[in-house]
Amino acid sequence: MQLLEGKVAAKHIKQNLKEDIDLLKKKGLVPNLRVVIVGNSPASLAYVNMVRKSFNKEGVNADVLKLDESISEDQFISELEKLNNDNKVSGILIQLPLPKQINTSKIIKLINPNKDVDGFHPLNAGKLLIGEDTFIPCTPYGMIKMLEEYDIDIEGKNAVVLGRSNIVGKPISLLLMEKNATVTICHSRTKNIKEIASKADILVAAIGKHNFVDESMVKEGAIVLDVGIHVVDGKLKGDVDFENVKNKVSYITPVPGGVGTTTIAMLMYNTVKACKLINKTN
Ligand SMILES: Nc1nc(=O)c2c([nH]1)NC[C@@H]1CN(c3ccc(C(=O)N[C@@H](CCC(=O)O)C(=O)O)cc3)C=[N+]21
Repeated sequence: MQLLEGKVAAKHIKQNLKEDIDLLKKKGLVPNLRVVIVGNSPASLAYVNMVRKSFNKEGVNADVLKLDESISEDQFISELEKLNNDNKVSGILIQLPLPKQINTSKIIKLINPNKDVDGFHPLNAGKLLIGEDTFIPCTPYGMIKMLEEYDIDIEGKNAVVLGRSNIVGKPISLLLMEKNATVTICHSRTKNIKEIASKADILVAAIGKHNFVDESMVKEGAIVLDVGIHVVDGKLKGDVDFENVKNKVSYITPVPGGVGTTTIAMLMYNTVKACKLINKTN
């Protein structure tokens, strides 16, 4: 078993970005991410601090807009409009989930598509579907970069994706298909999920259930990408029962230290891309 380490891929992604960041700086431009957080979730705040530290090291700005848990949808929209129109803000990330008085799909449609570093706006999601240049959602994009980093061939492989979310399951399925994998998507209503998963050369676990994947669900020598983030007894754990599968797989992403780390690197990539886009420069 070999670990697929997020920091190894992230290092190369950031190295490649350095030239772009320096070039922008010479033009007086600094990529600038604004993360919008509604409420006081400690996990959200911790995540944003991690993003800020990682960005600042590379000379990229990341600021937080903290809004009250009880903010109305109209007020939220007027805050978003300000960010959409602020020339100094290159990228906007609205931390999900939002409180229930705010209609998430309505809000996502109101993000300036050129600042949509998450790639969640329907215009960007549609471009991904038809294979056009766009903001690719950070988590799936990072997973592809991770496979590339470790020279893992995707073409012709059987890939099984557990989960069908707009944020991970659907986009990673499209990206794997684009790389010529044969993709099967499983979800809560799938019959024989074990049987299907255990035929996977590449298995993506993005169901949001701790320890969902055990050795009975993985093929000998499989490549396993674990997207899960769960806090169990104060420790970060994934969707895969790591100890149980580790001797059966060829490669696996650890949690922490796997997919999450590349997610942040791709967020930086998308923020630099947004800065170029909104300033109409290369
Ligand atoms: N609009 C939106 N976009 C997001 O991308 C988004 C979101 N909302 N809401 C919350 C989730 C969560 N998420 C994480 C990304 C990286 C790590 C990460 O880097 N984790 C480290 C753990 C570091 C630690 O705490 O030890 C790791 O896995 O190694 C974690 C969580 C992005 N999210």
